[in-house]
Amino acid sequence: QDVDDINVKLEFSSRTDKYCSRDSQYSIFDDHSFPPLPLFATTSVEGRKLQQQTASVGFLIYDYYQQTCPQAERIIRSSVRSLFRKQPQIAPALLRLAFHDCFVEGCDASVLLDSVEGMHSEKESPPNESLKGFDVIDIVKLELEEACPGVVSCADAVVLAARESIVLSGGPFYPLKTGRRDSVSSFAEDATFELPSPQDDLSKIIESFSSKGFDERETVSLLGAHSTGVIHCKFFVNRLFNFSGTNSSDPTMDSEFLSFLRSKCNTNQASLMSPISKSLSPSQLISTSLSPSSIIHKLSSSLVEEPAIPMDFEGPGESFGTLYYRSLLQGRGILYVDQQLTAGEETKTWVQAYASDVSLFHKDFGTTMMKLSNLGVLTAPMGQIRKDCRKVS
Ligand code: HEM
Repeated sequence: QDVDDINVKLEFSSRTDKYCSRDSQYSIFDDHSFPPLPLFATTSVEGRKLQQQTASVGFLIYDYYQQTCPQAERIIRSSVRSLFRKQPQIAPALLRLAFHDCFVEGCDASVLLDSVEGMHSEKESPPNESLKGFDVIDIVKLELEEACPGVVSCADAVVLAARESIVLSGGPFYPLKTGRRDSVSSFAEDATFELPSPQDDLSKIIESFSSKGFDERETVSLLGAHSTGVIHCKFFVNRLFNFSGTNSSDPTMDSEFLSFLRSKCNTNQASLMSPISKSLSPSQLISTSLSPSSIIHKLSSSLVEEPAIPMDFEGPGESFGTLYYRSLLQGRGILYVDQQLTAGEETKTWVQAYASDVSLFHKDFGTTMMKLSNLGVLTAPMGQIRKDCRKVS
């Protein structure tokens, strides 16, 4: 029987009872009704993944670690929660990290690997330059290894930590299967070419997401992740001062918003073009005997960076509400790519729908995050369980 077939059947048989894992304490979607479930066919992209699918005999299931590490999901949850209490910025960082992992060769923790001779890591590729959260995953993984050595994959840790982050930020809970395994390589070139750019126009965005199996509705809902976290000025400064080489601003921008962004980003323009400081190196974290509190201290200093705009810029507490979509309708998208969602008929319809219906947004976002979290996964006997997420075991 085909593996995808089994996955699909499991998906439907489990939707009525086990929509969340055994020790979960959350409500699922706001009104406890289930969104239509997508078919989680493993992405059938050429090469590695095709081989992966035909060779794989395993598949994802709910509560995969029930026998081998029953406390795994609880450890991830409490670890993310305790770090979040000290550093709320880790939540958006972990969400973005999951997107950047899953979008490139699937959710296989390939983005976490450090470069070694002969393998250039995804994390060093230009679109990942400002990616954060590696050190948070290191901490979570240390705790997992302490409880259940060599059992829980980094790939599962990434998607589960992202889900926790979404809940902590006011977004929806969604059920996640586990049993992902870690890749033995990282794909820097794919990351460079496959991750979308903040300057992409609508047709590129649609093409890019549809190449991973997402339709326009799903794409618009996923971009709703941009209602949390921060965006550094360097990613949109061209829109403020020199849009498309015009020496002027992007004409689609609301003028009051333009002045606001200019006032926040009008520092030394050259400095906005320099790379953003990186997060902690593995040697600073893993191989030291830092106490958890000093790790947190270091995390905080690694997160202090260049001028940036909070995405809930009208004030804290609006994450995962309707503000992001309402702003787009007012010409107040921060990134060009965000604003482009209002440039197409269908995408604009979804922007309007989410702008006025937070439950619909939460349902669609949760459902699409489930789909994202199942992209191109490696299951046994493919891949491995890394002990240190930064290194192949
Ligand atoms: C067209 C697609 C996308 C593009 C071009 C894009 C680009 C960006 C850029 C340039 C930033 C600012 C990074 C910084 O200032 O350091 C950002 C932040 C962020 N992105 Fe996206 N993104 C896209 C889609 C997504 C998706 C699908 C998700 C999640 C499902 C996501 C989650 C986030 C989050 C949470 C942040 C804030 C990170 C933080 O505060 O640490 N993005 N994105």
